[in-house]
Amino acid sequence: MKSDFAQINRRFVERYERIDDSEEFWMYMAKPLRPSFRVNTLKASVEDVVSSLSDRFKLEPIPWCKEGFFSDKEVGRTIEHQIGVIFSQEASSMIPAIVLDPKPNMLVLDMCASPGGKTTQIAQYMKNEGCIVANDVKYDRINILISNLQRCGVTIARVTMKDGRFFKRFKDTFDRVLIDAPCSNVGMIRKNYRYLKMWSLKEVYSLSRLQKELVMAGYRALKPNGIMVYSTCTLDPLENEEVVDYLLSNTDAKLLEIDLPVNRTEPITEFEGKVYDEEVKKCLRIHPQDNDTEGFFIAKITKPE
Ligand SMILES: C[S@@+](CC[C@H](N)C(=O)[O-])C[C@H]1O[C@@H](n2cnc3c(N)ncnc32)[C@H](O)[C@@H]1O
Repeated sequence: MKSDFAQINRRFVERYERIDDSEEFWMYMAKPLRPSFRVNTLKASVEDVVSSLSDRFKLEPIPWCKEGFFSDKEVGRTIEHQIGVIFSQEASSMIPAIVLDPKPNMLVLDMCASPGGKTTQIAQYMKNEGCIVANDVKYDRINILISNLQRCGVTIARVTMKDGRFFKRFKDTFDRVLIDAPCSNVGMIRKNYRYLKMWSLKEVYSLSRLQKELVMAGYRALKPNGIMVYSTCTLDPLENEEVVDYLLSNTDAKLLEIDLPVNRTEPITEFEGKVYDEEVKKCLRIHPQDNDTEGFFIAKITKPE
């Protein structure tokens, strides 16, 4: 399997041999993803949706998300999906909004929001009360964000189109900040090999620089005692532990433990001669073989009073 990957992108394999070279890693990287979805509790109850779908789909609850289910087939074409009662979403990508723990009447910044999987999930946890600033820098991705918000009946989102670094001017403003950052998308290779073809180390270095700036801007905009979540669907330490280490070295940010029933891989504390703050061990690093999902990285951050 590794050799198949090497035929498509040899440099990718050389890099990831240094991150996880287990047989399971390469085996799961080559395995297609299990379809999964989340019930939109703004529109229907979990019980009602399960009873309406179970004659057409075999469903299995996702252990870490009480509204989430694995299914034996894609649900994207069902009437339930068309009318926003369910949202087709990868199982590990449901974790950042759960860790963010948004509550009704909070002010939330979703800095990199399109296509809105996590914005719609946040809105349902907030029971459509409060305000979510749903931002994305790319004009061509704003329409899909707005259409998903409408489909899911989200009425508390205010959509903005700014570079995420713009938000540094709003010091101590938001109760919650989610930075689901642009990344090298290695977790998504299981969905589409185009992400394998597109991967380059040069891009990883450039993304890492941007991610550090986004995380610094988000942290400045976070209220004291608020929660900020930094997440990516990739596994390179330069885009994950190194970004968190940068934030810890340059601010008074503190990391919080993530207590969820999710199998995980030990975070990386040393890479390419760099040693990261031991605190990064509190982050959640998920490799594809841990739960048979997309790879993901999640950090839960707070700002002392
Ligand atoms: C991983 S995707 C977000 C997925 C989304 N949170 C969801 O759950 O549906 C990252 C997003 O960041 C956006 N982005 C890239 N550079 C950005 C920047 N400088 N500021 C804000 N958003 C940016 C991209 O357009 C992309 O939509």
